[in-house]
Amino acid sequence: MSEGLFPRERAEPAPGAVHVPGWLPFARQRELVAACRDFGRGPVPYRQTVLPGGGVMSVRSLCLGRRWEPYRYLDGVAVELPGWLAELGREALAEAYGDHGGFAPDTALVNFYPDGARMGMHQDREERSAAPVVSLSLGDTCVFRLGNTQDRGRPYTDVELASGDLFVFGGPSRFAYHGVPRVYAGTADPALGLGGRLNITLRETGL
Ligand SMILES: O=C(O)CCC(=O)C(=O)O
Ligand SMILES: [Fe+2]
Repeated sequence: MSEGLFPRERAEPAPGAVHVPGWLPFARQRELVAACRDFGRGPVPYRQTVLPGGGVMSVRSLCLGRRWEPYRYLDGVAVELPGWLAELGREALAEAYGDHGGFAPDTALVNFYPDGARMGMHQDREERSAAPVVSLSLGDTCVFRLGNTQDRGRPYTDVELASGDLFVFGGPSRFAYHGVPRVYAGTADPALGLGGRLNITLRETGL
Protein backbone atom coordinates (compact mmCIF):
# COMPACT_ATOMS: atom_id res chain seq x y z
CA MET A 1 0.00 0.00 0.00
CA SER A 2 1.19 3.46 -0.82
CA GLU A 3 -0.81 5.38 1.74
CA GLY A 4 1.32 8.09 3.30
CA LEU A 5 4.11 7.62 0.79
CA PHE A 6 2.52 9.11 -2.29
CA PRO A 7 -0.25 11.65 -2.51
CA ARG A 8 -3.44 10.08 -3.75
CA GLU A 9 -4.52 12.34 -6.56
CA ARG A 10 -7.51 12.47 -8.78
CA ALA A 11 -6.81 10.44 -11.89
CA GLU A 12 -8.39 9.32 -15.16
CA PRO A 13 -6.90 5.86 -15.67
CA ALA A 14 -8.80 5.42 -18.97
CA PRO A 15 -11.13 7.61 -21.05
CA GLY A 16 -14.40 7.94 -19.13
CA ALA A 17 -12.93 6.42 -15.96
CA VAL A 18 -12.38 8.85 -13.09
CA HIS A 19 -10.93 8.16 -9.65
CA VAL A 20 -11.52 10.76 -6.93
CA PRO A 21 -9.67 9.66 -3.77
CA GLY A 22 -11.22 10.56 -0.44
CA TRP A 23 -14.35 12.09 -1.94
CA LEU A 24 -16.59 11.12 0.99
CA PRO A 25 -15.86 12.92 4.27
CA PHE A 26 -15.22 10.56 7.16
CA ALA A 27 -18.53 11.36 8.89
CA ARG A 28 -20.37 10.53 5.66
CA GLN A 29 -18.45 7.26 5.38
CA ARG A 30 -19.57 6.32 8.86
CA GLU A 31 -23.19 7.11 7.98
CA LEU A 32 -22.93 4.97 4.87
CA VAL A 33 -21.47 2.05 6.81
CA ALA A 34 -24.36 2.31 9.28
CA ALA A 35 -26.85 2.48 6.40
CA CYS A 36 -25.33 -0.59 4.73
CA ARG A 37 -25.62 -2.45 8.03
CA ASP A 38 -29.28 -1.43 8.24
CA PHE A 39 -29.97 -2.55 4.67
CA GLY A 40 -28.85 -6.03 5.71
CA ARG A 41 -31.43 -6.06 8.50
CA GLY A 42 -34.19 -5.38 5.98
CA PRO A 43 -36.33 -7.92 4.15
CA VAL A 44 -33.48 -9.10 1.90
CA PRO A 45 -30.22 -9.98 3.66
CA TYR A 46 -26.72 -9.94 2.17
CA ARG A 47 -26.08 -13.21 0.42
CA GLN A 48 -23.52 -14.98 -1.68
CA THR A 49 -24.48 -15.15 -5.32
CA VAL A 50 -24.45 -18.57 -6.94
CA LEU A 51 -23.20 -18.43 -10.52
CA PRO A 52 -24.82 -20.47 -13.31
CA GLY A 53 -21.78 -22.79 -13.40
CA GLY A 54 -22.26 -23.58 -9.70
CA GLY A 55 -19.51 -21.33 -8.36
CA VAL A 56 -20.32 -19.21 -5.33
CA MET A 57 -19.13 -15.62 -5.18
CA SER A 58 -17.02 -14.76 -2.14
CA VAL A 59 -18.60 -11.32 -1.74
CA ARG A 60 -21.92 -10.86 0.06
CA SER A 61 -24.32 -8.76 -1.98
CA LEU A 62 -27.56 -6.93 -1.62
CA CYS A 63 -29.62 -4.98 -4.16
CA LEU A 64 -31.58 -1.80 -3.62
CA GLY A 65 -34.05 -0.96 -6.37
CA ARG A 66 -33.93 -3.40 -9.26
CA ARG A 67 -32.51 -6.79 -8.23
CA TRP A 68 -29.60 -8.16 -10.18
CA GLU A 69 -28.84 -11.83 -10.46
CA PRO A 70 -26.44 -13.49 -12.87
CA TYR A 71 -27.00 -12.34 -15.55
CA ARG A 72 -30.11 -10.19 -15.59
CA TYR A 73 -32.25 -7.81 -13.60
CA LEU A 74 -35.41 -9.30 -12.16
CA ASP A 75 -38.79 -7.65 -12.51
CA GLY A 76 -40.08 -5.73 -9.53
CA VAL A 77 -38.37 -4.16 -6.57
CA ALA A 78 -37.98 -5.85 -3.17
CA VAL A 79 -36.30 -2.93 -1.39
CA GLU A 80 -36.55 0.62 -2.66
CA LEU A 81 -33.42 2.54 -3.53
CA PRO A 82 -33.41 5.39 -1.00
CA GLY A 83 -33.75 8.81 -2.62
CA TRP A 84 -30.77 10.13 -0.67
CA LEU A 85 -28.55 7.42 -2.16
CA ALA A 86 -29.65 8.20 -5.72
CA GLU A 87 -28.94 11.87 -4.97
CA LEU A 88 -25.48 10.96 -3.67
CA GLY A 89 -24.88 9.16 -6.98
CA ARG A 90 -25.81 12.32 -8.89
CA GLU A 91 -23.47 14.40 -6.74
CA ALA A 92 -20.73 11.84 -7.31
CA LEU A 93 -21.15 12.00 -11.06
CA ALA A 94 -21.15 15.79 -11.02
CA GLU A 95 -17.88 15.63 -9.09
CA ALA A 96 -16.29 13.16 -11.49
CA TYR A 97 -17.53 14.54 -14.82
CA GLY A 98 -18.36 18.15 -13.91
CA ASP A 99 -22.03 17.51 -14.70
CA HIS A 100 -24.39 14.75 -13.58
CA GLY A 101 -25.92 14.62 -17.06
CA GLY A 102 -29.37 13.76 -15.68
CA PHE A 103 -28.08 10.57 -14.06
CA ALA A 104 -31.07 8.84 -12.47
CA PRO A 105 -29.87 5.60 -10.84
CA ASP A 106 -32.63 3.11 -10.08
CA THR A 107 -30.42 0.41 -8.60
CA ALA A 108 -27.60 0.08 -6.10
CA LEU A 109 -25.57 -3.07 -5.68
CA VAL A 110 -23.95 -3.23 -2.26
CA ASN A 111 -21.07 -5.68 -2.02
CA PHE A 112 -19.42 -6.67 1.24
CA TYR A 113 -15.94 -8.19 1.03
CA PRO A 114 -15.01 -10.15 4.15
CA ASP A 115 -11.32 -10.99 4.53
CA GLY A 116 -10.13 -12.96 1.54
CA ALA A 117 -13.09 -12.08 -0.71
CA ARG A 118 -12.44 -11.03 -4.30
CA MET A 119 -14.36 -10.33 -7.44
CA GLY A 120 -13.35 -11.79 -10.78
CA MET A 121 -13.08 -9.79 -13.98
CA HIS A 122 -16.49 -9.08 -15.49
CA GLN A 123 -18.47 -6.48 -17.39
CA ASP A 124 -21.49 -4.67 -15.96
CA ARG A 125 -23.64 -5.21 -19.00
CA GLU A 126 -27.12 -6.16 -17.86
CA GLU A 127 -28.15 -2.50 -17.87
CA ARG A 128 -29.99 -1.14 -20.88
CA SER A 129 -28.58 2.33 -20.35
CA ALA A 130 -25.29 3.84 -21.42
CA ALA A 131 -25.18 5.85 -18.17
CA PRO A 132 -21.95 5.51 -16.18
CA VAL A 133 -21.54 3.28 -13.15
CA VAL A 134 -20.76 5.19 -9.95
CA SER A 135 -18.77 3.30 -7.32
CA LEU A 136 -18.20 4.26 -3.67
CA SER A 137 -15.74 2.36 -1.48
CA LEU A 138 -15.74 2.00 2.31
CA GLY A 139 -13.44 0.20 4.72
CA ASP A 140 -10.40 -1.78 3.68
CA THR A 141 -8.37 -0.65 0.69
CA CYS A 142 -8.52 -2.87 -2.38
CA VAL A 143 -6.93 -3.28 -5.76
CA PHE A 144 -9.53 -2.42 -8.38
CA ARG A 145 -8.52 -3.72 -11.81
CA LEU A 146 -9.88 -1.75 -14.74
CA GLY A 147 -9.41 -3.73 -17.91
CA ASN A 148 -10.26 -3.29 -21.55
CA THR A 149 -13.59 -3.79 -23.32
CA GLN A 150 -12.49 -6.89 -25.28
CA ASP A 151 -11.60 -9.54 -22.73
CA ARG A 152 -10.56 -10.24 -19.14
CA GLY A 153 -6.85 -9.98 -19.83
CA ARG A 154 -4.35 -7.23 -20.44
CA PRO A 155 -4.16 -4.37 -20.92
CA TYR A 156 -5.53 -3.35 -17.56
CA THR A 157 -4.77 -0.73 -14.94
CA ASP A 158 -4.71 -1.43 -11.22
CA VAL A 159 -6.07 1.34 -9.00
CA GLU A 160 -6.10 1.30 -5.20
CA LEU A 161 -9.53 2.18 -3.89
CA ALA A 162 -9.54 3.26 -0.26
CA SER A 163 -12.36 4.23 2.07
CA GLY A 164 -14.22 7.28 0.81
CA ASP A 165 -12.98 6.95 -2.76
CA LEU A 166 -15.22 7.60 -5.71
CA PHE A 167 -14.69 5.77 -8.96
CA VAL A 168 -16.79 6.31 -12.07
CA PHE A 169 -16.64 4.32 -15.27
CA GLY A 170 -18.62 5.57 -18.20
CA GLY A 171 -18.23 6.58 -21.82
CA PRO A 172 -15.59 4.44 -23.57
CA SER A 173 -14.91 2.64 -20.24
CA ARG A 174 -18.54 1.82 -19.46
CA PHE A 175 -18.25 -1.76 -20.68
CA ALA A 176 -14.66 -2.34 -19.62
CA TYR A 177 -13.97 -5.58 -17.78
CA HIS A 178 -13.15 -4.93 -14.14
CA GLY A 179 -12.69 -6.79 -10.89
CA VAL A 180 -11.23 -6.74 -7.41
CA PRO A 181 -8.29 -9.17 -7.24
CA ARG A 182 -7.24 -8.20 -3.75
CA VAL A 183 -8.41 -6.49 -0.54
CA TYR A 184 -5.82 -5.44 2.04
CA ALA A 185 -7.25 -6.76 5.30
CA GLY A 186 -7.14 -4.49 8.31
CA THR A 187 -6.34 -1.29 6.41
CA ALA A 188 -9.53 0.58 7.29
CA ASP A 189 -9.54 3.20 10.03
CA PRO A 190 -10.86 1.33 13.11
CA ALA A 191 -13.03 4.37 13.88
CA LEU A 192 -15.09 3.53 10.80
CA GLY A 193 -16.48 0.49 12.61
CA LEU A 194 -16.18 -1.85 9.64
CA GLY A 195 -14.09 -4.99 9.28
CA GLY A 196 -13.67 -5.74 5.57
CA ARG A 197 -14.69 -3.68 2.59
CA LEU A 198 -17.98 -2.36 1.29
CA ASN A 199 -18.61 -1.16 -2.22
CA ILE A 200 -21.75 0.53 -3.47
CA THR A 201 -22.34 0.83 -7.21
CA LEU A 202 -25.14 3.04 -8.44
CA ARG A 203 -26.55 2.21 -11.84
CA GLU A 204 -29.25 3.17 -14.27
CA THR A 205 -30.76 -0.08 -15.48
CA GLY A 206 -32.75 1.55 -18.26
CA LEU A 207 -35.44 -1.08 -17.63
O1 LIG B 1 -16.22 -3.79 -5.43
C1 LIG B 1 -15.95 -3.10 -6.41
O2 LIG B 1 -15.19 -2.12 -6.34
C2 LIG B 1 -16.55 -3.44 -7.76
C3 LIG B 1 -17.91 -4.09 -7.68
C4 LIG B 1 -18.41 -4.49 -9.02
O3 LIG B 1 -17.72 -4.51 -9.99
C5 LIG B 1 -19.83 -4.85 -9.17
O4 LIG B 1 -20.60 -4.85 -8.20
O5 LIG B 1 -20.24 -5.13 -10.31
FE1 LIG C 1 -18.92 -4.66 -11.79
